[in-house]
Amino acid sequence: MTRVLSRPVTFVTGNAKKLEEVRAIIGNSIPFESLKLDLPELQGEPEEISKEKARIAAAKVNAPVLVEDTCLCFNALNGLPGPYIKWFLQKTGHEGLNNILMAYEDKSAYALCIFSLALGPAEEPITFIGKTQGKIVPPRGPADFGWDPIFQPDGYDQTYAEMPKEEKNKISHRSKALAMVKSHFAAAGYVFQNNRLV
Ligand SMILES: O=c1nc[nH]c2c1ncn2[C@H]1C[C@H](O)[C@@H](COP(=O)(O)OP(=O)(O)OP(=O)(O)O)O1
Ligand SMILES: [Mg+2]
Repeated sequence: MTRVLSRPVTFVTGNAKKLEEVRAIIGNSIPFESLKLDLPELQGEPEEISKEKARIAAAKVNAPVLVEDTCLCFNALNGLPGPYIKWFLQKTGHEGLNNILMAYEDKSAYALCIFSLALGPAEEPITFIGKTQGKIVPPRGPADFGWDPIFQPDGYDQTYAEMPKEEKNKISHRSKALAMVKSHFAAAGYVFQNNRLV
């Protein structure tokens, strides 16, 4: 069934680095625009936070929107900081995040990326989750994107920050979630006209 929409998909984020990765991973597979907006974020379970972000974004933009919320979850802390990683990072830094785990043997962690697509303001958002397992290590590599220097994915001896971008984008939480977003677009039968979702 073909779904007819009048506007392109707008990826809404306040984070330029996220946008860079999303652009690189999506390439030309989904025509999209971007909008820099810092959306309010609820407290709660990651999937609900992401969905609510999409509802707020769709109401503001009045068009199909794509948003994502990223979590960094420590197994020793039963998944915290999780969605609150942004504030932990801001207040305690890479060193503080390592120090928190000094109390525990278990340094394992996972990165979660939850995309939510809302086709319009009145529509229930659909979510796509990507997860990459790894561990928390003392910072290594360029510190230009969040917690990348302290996250070392399983099976690699480099942190996300040390990896070439293409390498991170092959295995990251974000790329896994976006692979599902792409499949959804491929299967959903959305029609694009003039490079727009009709
Ligand atoms: O791949 C990543 N590698 C390292 N750090 C990352 C990554 N992805 C997000 N981050 C950081 C940004 C923020 O400190 C927190 C997520 O919070 P989150 O609310 O999802 O991001 P944000 O507020 O920066 O942008 P947005 O406007 O899309 O909500 O983790
Ligand atoms: Mg945010």
